[in-house]
Amino acid sequence: MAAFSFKVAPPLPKPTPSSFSWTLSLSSPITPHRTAKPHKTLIVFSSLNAKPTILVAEKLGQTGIQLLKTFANVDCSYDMTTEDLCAKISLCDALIVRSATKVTRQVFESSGGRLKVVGRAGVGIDNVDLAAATEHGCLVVNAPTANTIAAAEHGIALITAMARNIAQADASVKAGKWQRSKYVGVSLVGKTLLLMGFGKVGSEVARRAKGLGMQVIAYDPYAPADRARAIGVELVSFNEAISTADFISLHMPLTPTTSKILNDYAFSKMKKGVRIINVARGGVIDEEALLRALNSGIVAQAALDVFTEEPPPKDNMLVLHENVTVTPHLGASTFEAQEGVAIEIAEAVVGALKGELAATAVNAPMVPAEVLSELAPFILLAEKLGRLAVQLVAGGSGVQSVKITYASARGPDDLDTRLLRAMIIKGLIEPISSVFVNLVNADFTAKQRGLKLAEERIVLDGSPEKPLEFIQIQLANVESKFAGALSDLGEIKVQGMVKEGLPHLTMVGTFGVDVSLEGSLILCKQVDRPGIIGKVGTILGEGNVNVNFMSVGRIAPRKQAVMTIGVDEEPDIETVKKIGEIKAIEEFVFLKL
Ligand SMILES: NC(=O)C1=CN([C@@H]2O[C@H](COP(=O)(O)OP(=O)(O)OC[C@H]3O[C@@H](n4cnc5c(N)ncnc54)[C@H](O)[C@@H]3O)[C@@H](O)[C@H]2O)C=CC1
Ligand SMILES: O=C(O)C(=O)COP(=O)(O)O
Repeated sequence: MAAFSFKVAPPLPKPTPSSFSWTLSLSSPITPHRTAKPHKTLIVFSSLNAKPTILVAEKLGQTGIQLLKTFANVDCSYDMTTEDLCAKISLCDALIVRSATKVTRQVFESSGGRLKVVGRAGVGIDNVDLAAATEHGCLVVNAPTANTIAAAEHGIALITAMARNIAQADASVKAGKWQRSKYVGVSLVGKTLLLMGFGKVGSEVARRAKGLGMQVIAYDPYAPADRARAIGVELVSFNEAISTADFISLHMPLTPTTSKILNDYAFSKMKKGVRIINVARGGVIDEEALLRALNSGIVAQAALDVFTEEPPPKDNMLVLHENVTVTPHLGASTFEAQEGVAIEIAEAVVGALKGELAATAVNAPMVPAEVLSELAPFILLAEKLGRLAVQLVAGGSGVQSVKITYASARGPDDLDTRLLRAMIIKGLIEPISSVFVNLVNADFTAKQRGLKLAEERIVLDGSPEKPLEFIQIQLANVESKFAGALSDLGEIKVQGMVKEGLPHLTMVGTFGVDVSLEGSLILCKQVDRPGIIGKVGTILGEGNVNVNFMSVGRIAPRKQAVMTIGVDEEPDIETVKKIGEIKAIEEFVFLKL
């Protein structure tokens, strides 16, 4: 028996426009067709019905492996060639690597769309092609905290070992020599240590170096001054930094800006006899320039844990240099750090595979759990409205221009719309393409498809308790298969809000409606007169279509009205034909949500 509920929607609150706007502009149009795909949620890979498979490509702590095994099939295959990795990857939902595995575009392409998460068991993600990951909708997460202390301790170990020639002296004694005057070192106390990069590792090195009596300065244009002050570190400009330091220790990520930041120019500005420590990435130093600086005496000594090419070639002149101390990328290699990193990355990868938003996402917005739980019903509303709007577009007219309006009693800075925007894009694109859209690739996919998106915030009077009052989507320059969905300006317009935790459609075109966005929807435009609702209900009942909700929005009694009917089943052709034959009905459309 079908359940009916009749409602004429209440008037909407009066909005005040605000200035917030976000625009993404591009060109080529998308053309709608009608292949509905199963509904998937946000980053969600819980569309994985079977147990997922996680490929662990480099050695990971046992506790992390055990954690992964509770959720997935785990394939630990170390020392694979690129070819081996590409061959295996199409059978894997997630991949976990450390710094040695290059996760290139070829890897994502070889995955055939199955790879959903790459976990970097450590900090630096310069070995993962982030652009390719994003384009393939693959989330990249890292483990940014568990190896900080290990890296900082290794930095201090290298500083002290270098200053006292520990490695060279050790080799000498083992070779049967006793060269006490050759290995006279330098003291650390009172010397100036420059940290290039004052993030997690840099700060921990600072604390320890101060304990050794060093003066610590840092060059990091993005570091907060209060943190530096709290540790007693002076933040200085690049030129001042490199010209005053006795020791320079690198702790910045490898990016296009930091690549070869220590080059011939930088070495030429340094104090003669400076000492260099690199526990960050080989690429932040121009290695040939360092060799020249060592040979000319500008640099007295260097201690390197990382290299541009790892492992470095056997004839690498830096490695063989008498004044250079080297370790094979051991910064993160303590038992404690590796156990910690393994747990951190296992939790992040499992969480991501379950569809949770990862706190350590590298190529997607990080959304705090409390924000996410508050936005959850609106996320669903956003997707449903997108799905609805795009299905109202007449075939062939192509969506190019989308305006999204968020109405809220909260201030413009108090609402993170990235998730909502991603879900609207998902709703707009998935019903008309074979692309899987998630938070990672939503903006990219919209851009690719030439979707021009404009976001606007309107601030309403009222309680800021709810994050949002309503979301409205307008599609401009399109024809609609349902003229009743057009606004006065000729745009397809739909609007919705969350009621009792559930997404509701509250406006179609200029008609106020009120129907829960569940199952599927029939929209009918008719002349308001007695008996129509009953007739449509009876026809649907005869066609074995269960009605879960019905609402009518009208301009005025006996004038034009839009009836929205929530249905559990898709009506067959005969039922649809019968509805069309009702005289007062001007047009109607069936929409799958
Ligand atoms: N050798 C090893 O085994 C390990 C190496 N690392 C490497 O150490 C580096 C730092 O790691 P964390 O401190 O955890 O990262 P982090 O993100 O906490 O700190 C990096 C700092 O570099 C700064 N920075 C970025 N661009 C800069 C620029 N152009 N000039 C100056 N500073 C800049 C940032 O503002 C930030 O404060 C990373 O490259 C990481 O891969 C980390 C752990 C182990
Ligand atoms: O975490 C980092 O950035 C590191 O460099 C550690 O590298 P690893 O995991 O030891 O290969």
